[in-house]
Amino acid sequence: MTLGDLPATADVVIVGAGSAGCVVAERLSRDPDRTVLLIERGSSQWPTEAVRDLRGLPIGFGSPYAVSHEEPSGLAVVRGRGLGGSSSVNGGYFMRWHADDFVDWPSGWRIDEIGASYAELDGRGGTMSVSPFADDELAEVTTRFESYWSDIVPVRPPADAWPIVGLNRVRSNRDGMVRRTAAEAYLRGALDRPNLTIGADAEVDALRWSGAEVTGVVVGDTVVGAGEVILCAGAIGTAVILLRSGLAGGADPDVLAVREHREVLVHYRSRVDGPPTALLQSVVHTVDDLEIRCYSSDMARYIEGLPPVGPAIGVAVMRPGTRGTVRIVGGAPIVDLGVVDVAEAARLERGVAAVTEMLRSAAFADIVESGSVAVDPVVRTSQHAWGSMPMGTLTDGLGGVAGVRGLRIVDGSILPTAGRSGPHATVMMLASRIAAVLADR
Ligand SMILES: Cc1cc2nc3c(=O)[nH]c(=O)nc-3n(C[C@H](O)[C@H](O)[C@H](O)COP(=O)(O)OP(=O)(O)OC[C@H]3O[C@@H](n4cnc5c(N)ncnc54)[C@H](O)[C@@H]3O)c2cc1C
Repeated sequence: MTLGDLPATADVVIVGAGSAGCVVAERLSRDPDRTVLLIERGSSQWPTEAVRDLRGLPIGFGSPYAVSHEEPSGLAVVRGRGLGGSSSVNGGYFMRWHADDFVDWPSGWRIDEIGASYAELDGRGGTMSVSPFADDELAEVTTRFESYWSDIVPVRPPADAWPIVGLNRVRSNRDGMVRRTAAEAYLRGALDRPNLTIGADAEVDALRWSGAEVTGVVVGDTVVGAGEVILCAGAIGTAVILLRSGLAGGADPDVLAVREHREVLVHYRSRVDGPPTALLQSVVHTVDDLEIRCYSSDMARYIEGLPPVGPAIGVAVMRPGTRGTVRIVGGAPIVDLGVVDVAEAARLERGVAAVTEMLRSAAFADIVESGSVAVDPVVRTSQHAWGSMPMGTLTDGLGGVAGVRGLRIVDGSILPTAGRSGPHATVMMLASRIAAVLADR
């Protein structure tokens, strides 16, 4: 591997060293006869163990590991940057989607194959070192949360990999309390491959194309030629590159849709102050597609610069998810993750009522200050943004872009449906499966 000057050409140019890009770069560079260039806008510095500590999310103002877009509402939409991308900064919740979340995926995505690809990541000895949080690692509020819900809904045995409608102990990608990133799991072991080059601190502005064929990428004043370009820049980064290149492909060439899981927080003041632990260790998935998230403490404990507002339980609508937009105005991306519709708002309200009842119940009386439970009026984001180039419509079942040769998208952009768990495990599963097919071609 060399860091630094970009080569003039590569057989495959991969844009983005995030959750998906690291998987694709490793798999395609196993063949020594294929030259692979992985371009990343973030730094070549590997995130240290302190950065990857699960007891913090390194996304505060000015973080070198994150990029923030401001929604018109004023809310921040954050994405990871650097080696590992969002896998270096996320909550470390690594849950499969429910098996029936895949029923509307394009043909070629059979559930047994999906399960096998997940298992390579989260199974025993899997690449992402996934394990459920143990009982003695739980925050006090999480222990109460699990005890409360286990009387009401079914409970998934923590070792089971597939989530259920009911109580789900979170499975996390980690080595102890250190986040295991896609870069650690996939890139580190491939660094000495002479056919893999990592060009960090390099931002792809646009694609070079002529006729209906993409022939390379434009990075500042430099053009790098490519046999194939694989965009792994994330649902927003990839959308920005396509829009800037005039290759968005939807009904309106200036806009791409993007999906999100909106969330409402129910705050309370805590009577207990336990040792810091991972942000999210247990969730309930409801029959009406909500995810109730038991956050371990105030977000301000996890994100530098955030004003303390007290701990909270989150309620997020997981399906169908909002529909927002990414567009370019004056050369800069404008991201709006969309608003919940009337039906989603009604479901959120039911979830919030259930959480309020829980926090005011006798089971929580000795850890929640009386009279302190309050619903945050702002509908927030889960930082999940996905689905800007969905498979089955704007891309095919392997991320190929309809009507364009030499271009493929393999990242959260191509998730074609909403899942009832967070997207991280599924983005990596998808990258692993597509890369395996491409490698054998
Ligand atoms: C703060 C936060 C917390 C989250 N928590 C969770 C969680 O706990 N569980 C969960 O399931 N999901 C979580 N997510 C979502 C999950 O991390 C993402 O869905 C997933 O990592 C997306 O992977 P990706 O490969 O599509 O994109 P990313 O991992 O974001 O990778 C994209 C990469 O492309 C690079 N890039 C972008 N544009 C360019 C360009 N023009 N040129 C060069 N490089 C470029 C970026 O710097 C980045 O490294 C979280 C996300 C965030 C931001």
